[in-house]
Amino acid sequence: SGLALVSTASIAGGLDTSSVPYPVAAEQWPFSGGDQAGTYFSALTDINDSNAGQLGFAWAFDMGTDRGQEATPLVIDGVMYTSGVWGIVYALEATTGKLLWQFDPGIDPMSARNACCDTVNRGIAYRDGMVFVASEDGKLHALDARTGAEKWQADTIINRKEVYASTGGVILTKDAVVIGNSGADLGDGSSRGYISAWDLKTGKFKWRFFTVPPAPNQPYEHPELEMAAKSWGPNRDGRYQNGGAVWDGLSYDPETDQIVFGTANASPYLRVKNAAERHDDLFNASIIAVNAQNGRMNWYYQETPGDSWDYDAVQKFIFANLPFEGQKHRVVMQASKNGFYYTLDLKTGKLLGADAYSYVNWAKGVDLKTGRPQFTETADYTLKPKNVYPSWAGAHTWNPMSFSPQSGLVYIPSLDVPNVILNMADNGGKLKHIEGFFNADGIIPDETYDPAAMKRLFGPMPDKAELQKERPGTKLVREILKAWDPVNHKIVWQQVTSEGNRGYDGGVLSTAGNVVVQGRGDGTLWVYNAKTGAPLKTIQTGSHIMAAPMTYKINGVQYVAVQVGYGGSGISFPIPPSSAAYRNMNTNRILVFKLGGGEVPQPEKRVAPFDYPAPPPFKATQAQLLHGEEKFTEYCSRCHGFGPGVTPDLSRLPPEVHAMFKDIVLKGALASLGMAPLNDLVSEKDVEDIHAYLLDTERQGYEAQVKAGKKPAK
Ligand SMILES: O=C(O)c1cc(C(=O)O)c2c(n1)C(=O)C(=O)c1cc(C(=O)O)[nH]c1-2
Ligand SMILES: [Ca+2]
Repeated sequence: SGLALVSTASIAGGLDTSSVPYPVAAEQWPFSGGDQAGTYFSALTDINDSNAGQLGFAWAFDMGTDRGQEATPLVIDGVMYTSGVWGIVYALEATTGKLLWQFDPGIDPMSARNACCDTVNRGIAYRDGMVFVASEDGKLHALDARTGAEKWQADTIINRKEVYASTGGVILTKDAVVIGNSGADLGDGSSRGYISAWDLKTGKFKWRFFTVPPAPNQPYEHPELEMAAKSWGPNRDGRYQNGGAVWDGLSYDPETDQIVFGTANASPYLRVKNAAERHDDLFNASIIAVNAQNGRMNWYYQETPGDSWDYDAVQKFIFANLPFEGQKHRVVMQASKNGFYYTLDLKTGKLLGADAYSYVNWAKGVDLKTGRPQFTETADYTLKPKNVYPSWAGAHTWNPMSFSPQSGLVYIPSLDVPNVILNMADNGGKLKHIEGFFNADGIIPDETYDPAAMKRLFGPMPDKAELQKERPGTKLVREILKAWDPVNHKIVWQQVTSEGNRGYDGGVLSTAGNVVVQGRGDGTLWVYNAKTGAPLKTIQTGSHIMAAPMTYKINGVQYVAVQVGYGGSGISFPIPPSSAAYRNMNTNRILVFKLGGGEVPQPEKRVAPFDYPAPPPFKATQAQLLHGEEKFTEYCSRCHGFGPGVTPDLSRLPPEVHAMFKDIVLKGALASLGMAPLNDLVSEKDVEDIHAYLLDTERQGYEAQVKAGKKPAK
C-alpha cells in the first residue's frame, strides 16, 4: 500500500526533517494530520513561495449536506477518503473528484441532540485497505477501502441514557482503533469521559480508560480512578457524571506505544461557591498518556486544575524532536484552549514549557517546577460576572495547527476572544440554567453585545466600555494566525484573520515550499510565506472555511484540498455578517486547487434571508411572551438563533411550520431532520409560550419591514 514510511534523507532533496519523528512519502497524505506526528506539514515543493500566485481551482465535490466541516481528507494511492457530518464517509478519485463510493452510517437523526456543537466529524483513519470512522451516534465502523462495504461495527457508548455523541477523529495503534466521545457540556447529568480500544481486524472490545471517577460509592473500574477521586471536593453533586470527554486530539506514538490524549472540562462548570473551595478534579482538563496495549496510565499533566471555564485540553497534539534545556527531547506540544502552549517530554510527561501564546487573564503564568498555574482573581466569577480571556471557545480549539520542520515554526489559528462569564444561579437574572451551559454562561462580547437586553434573563453585566478598559485600542473579538517558535517560546509573525465578529477561521497547512495555507470564515483561502508571513495569494471560495487544508501529488501535479462549510459551536449563534455562509448557502464541498487553475464556482446566494413573512394571527399575554423567551433561551437557543443560521431561523418561519410547531417540539415531527422531540424538557404550556414569543418576534420584524416599505418574504 502507499503507506511506506521513508527515511529522513530521501525527502525533498535534503530538507532537514529530523525534528519530525514520522515523515511520510511526500505525494501522499495518509493520516488526518499528514503524518503520525500530526504536523499538518507536507514535504512537497511544487507549489511554493515563488509561484503561489498561480494557484487556482482544480475541482469541487458537493458533499450533499450543509453543516460544519471539520475533517481533513486523506489521499492514498490516488484515492481521497474523508468524512463529513454525521460520520458519512466519501471516497473520491483524487485527480477529478469523481465519487467512487459513499458510506452513510444510517444513524438516528435524533442523536443530533446529544452533540453540543453540531453533528460534525473530525476525520477518519486508514490502514491496509480499511477505513475507520466513528459516527455521530458513537458507533465505530470499519469499511473496505475499495468498496465502502462495512466489515464490522462496534457500539462505543456504554450508557445510552447519557448525552454521548462522537465528533472526534479515530486513531489507530499497532492493533487497535481508539476513539473517545463528547458530552461534557450537556444536560443536567452531562456524561463521563472515556476512551476505548477495539481490535482493528475484528472490532472486538479491548480496553477502556475512564477520565473521571464514577459516582460516589461506586467501584473504580481501574486503579487510576482511586487517585483521581481523592482530588474531588467532598460536596460533589452526584447528579453529574463529571465530564472529561475526549472529543478531539487523540494521537498515537508508535515508538513509545503510547496514546496521548486530552480531556474536556468538568461538569457542571461551576462546582464551588468561591475560589478557596476549588479542587483539582482529576483528570479533567488534562493531558494523559496511556499504554496502547492495556490502557494503563503512564503519566498525566493537568493544565487547568479545578477548571470552571470550559477549558477542554483536547486540542490536537504535535510530536517533534526539539532541544530543551540543552538536550534533544521527543516532545508532545499543544496550544491549549486555556491560552498556554504546553511542551512535555513524550516519554516521561515532564513539563518543559508552558507559555501564553495568546492574551490570558485567568492565570499569571505556569510554574514549571510544580506545573501549576497561578490563578488570578480576574477570572473568578463565583461572586460577580467577569470578562475572562480566553473564552469558552478557547484561544485555540479543534482547528488544526501545523508544524514546519523547515521554518521550525508552529502555525496556530488562534482566537483572541474573551467571554463575560457569570454565575447564572446567583446573578439575579430570571434564568438559573441553560441547557448545555449548566449554571454558568459565557457571553462573547462581539459587536452584538447588549447587556441591557440580556439583563432580565441574566442579571447585570458589564457594559462594553468597561470591558474595553483592560486592553484599550484592541478590538474585543479577533482571530489571529500566529507563527510560534516552540523552542524560543515566542511569536515570530502574526496576521489578524478576522475582527469584531466571531470568525471561526480555519486550520492550517504548511509545506516545504515555504508556504502556509489557511482558509477564513469570510470565504477566502490565503497562502503566506511560511518564514515571514507575507501574503502570497488570496482566493475567494464563497464558502466559510474552518477545516485545515492538505496537499498531495499525482502524475506530477501538486494539489491543495480543503473541506468547506460552517457549523461546529457556531451552531449556537446567528451566522456573523462577516461569514461567507451569511451571503451564500452553506453548501458543504471539497475544494481542490492547483497551479494554473481557474475561478472557484460560487455557491448559491441566500435568498432574502432578512425578510419576515407575515405571521399567522395569534394571541398572547405579556406574561406568556416573557415566559416563552425564558424557555426559548433555556432550551432552544443552544441550536437556534434569529437571523441566518446553520439551523432554521425560528423568527422567520413559514405558515406550514407554524401550523405544526407543537408536533415538532413535542412529538418529533421533524426528527428525521435532526430536531429531536423535547417533551422530556418542556411542557405543553412552555411550548405554547415559546411559540407565542417566536410569533411575536416575527410580528415585530414584519411590522418594521412594512413600515420601511419592504415586501414580505415569500
Ligand atoms: O466538552 C465536550 O464534550 C465538548 C465537545 C465538543 C464537540 O464534541 O464538538 C465541543 C466542546 N466540548 C467545546 O467546549 C467546544 O468549544 C467545541 C467547539 C466545537 C466545534 O466543533 O466547533 N466542538 C466543541
Ligand atoms: Ca467542552
